[in-house]
Amino acid sequence: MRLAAAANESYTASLAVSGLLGCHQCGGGRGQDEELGIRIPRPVGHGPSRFIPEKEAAARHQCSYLVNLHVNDFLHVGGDPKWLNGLENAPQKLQNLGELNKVLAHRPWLITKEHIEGLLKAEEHSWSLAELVHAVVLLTHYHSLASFTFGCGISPEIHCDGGHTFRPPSVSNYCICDITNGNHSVDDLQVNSAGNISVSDSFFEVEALMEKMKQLQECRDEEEASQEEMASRQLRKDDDEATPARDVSRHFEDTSYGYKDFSRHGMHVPTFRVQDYCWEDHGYSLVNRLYPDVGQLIDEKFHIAYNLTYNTMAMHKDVDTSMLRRAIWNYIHCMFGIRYDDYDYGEINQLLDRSFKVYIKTVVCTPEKVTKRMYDSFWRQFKHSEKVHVNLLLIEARMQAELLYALRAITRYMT
Ligand SMILES: CC(C)C[C@H](N)C(=O)O
Repeated sequence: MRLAAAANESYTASLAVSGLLGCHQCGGGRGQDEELGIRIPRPVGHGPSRFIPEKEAAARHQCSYLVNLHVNDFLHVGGDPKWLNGLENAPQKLQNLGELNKVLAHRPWLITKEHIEGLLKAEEHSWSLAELVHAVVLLTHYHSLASFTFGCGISPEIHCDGGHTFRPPSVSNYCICDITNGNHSVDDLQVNSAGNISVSDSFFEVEALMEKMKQLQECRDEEEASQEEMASRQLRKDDDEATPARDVSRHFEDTSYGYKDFSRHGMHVPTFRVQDYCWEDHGYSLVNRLYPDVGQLIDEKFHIAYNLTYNTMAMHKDVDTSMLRRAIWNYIHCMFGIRYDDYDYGEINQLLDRSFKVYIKTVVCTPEKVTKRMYDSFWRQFKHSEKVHVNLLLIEARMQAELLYALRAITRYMT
């Protein structure tokens, strides 16, 4: 792919340059630059991710590159640099999108057909329906991209804001790039070896999770075998329908994360029932009608992310992980107030532990607050590639949630 290739080139180039400068890892440490009186910028971190060791992170260039590409392309095609100074410098028509963008990014459940009407009926600054759908797709795409960037700790390129430092590169017996990168000095390693318990703890975490999945599967098999049980499930489902809001909030009560945010604003926001409006039956066709082919592409993207599996769980192979992946997807939709009547939400609490929920919630709702500690604390035995896989699920579920609210509001406006 063009983007990936270009990203690799620029990344290789920056490594080549840093290789000339000293520290074989970050390029710092020689001092000749100071002797010449030139301040040479050094990368703040090493490799494309602050969370993932460089040797494991090749696929992540694309993301930080895309952000640069977006600004650079804008300027290349003759875009007015003033627009980049703030929305108030952009044309009124674009400024009008600001409110929708804000609500979409932070509280999409508050989007109403009035938001849509305001954009479509703004006299000479009006958006057409097709333009608006196009804009919504772009906005939601970039919100999700931000989640991925922060969720994987993608570092800015050396020539971008925050991507370099002029600080002296060496601190005691290791380079500054090691500190930001999570590589450890001898002292740190001693601390770690004293903390062996945590390694075995994390081993048992995987075993416990596998055991829970097995139990849930067994329960499910039994349920499916019993007609009587099927009938009582239907009864339970009916009960759930009677009190949807309370049921959803139940899964977020232990911390300040999650559903509390959804209901905090003192107004009653009804649960979004997928049975009434879903991507497959409604959103997809609306997008396709107004923005031909793109509905299809987004649909494929959702399917790929949702169904992707390597059938692994940390060191275990040949595992059916569909239950776990579904729990992750539904947990995210749950945070946005989106509910599936045919799903037993108890599974979420059984399969996702607190540190994992904290990470998911932060990546999806406030991605800028994700820390390396959060990234490291969940699923400690899992591979980095599996955590990146989690991020793919998170960002697609987030994008679909935002799209569902925006498209439903458009549908309501149209009917
Ligand atoms: C997100 C993880 C549960 C993914 C798992 N390693 C799989 O391939 O299915």
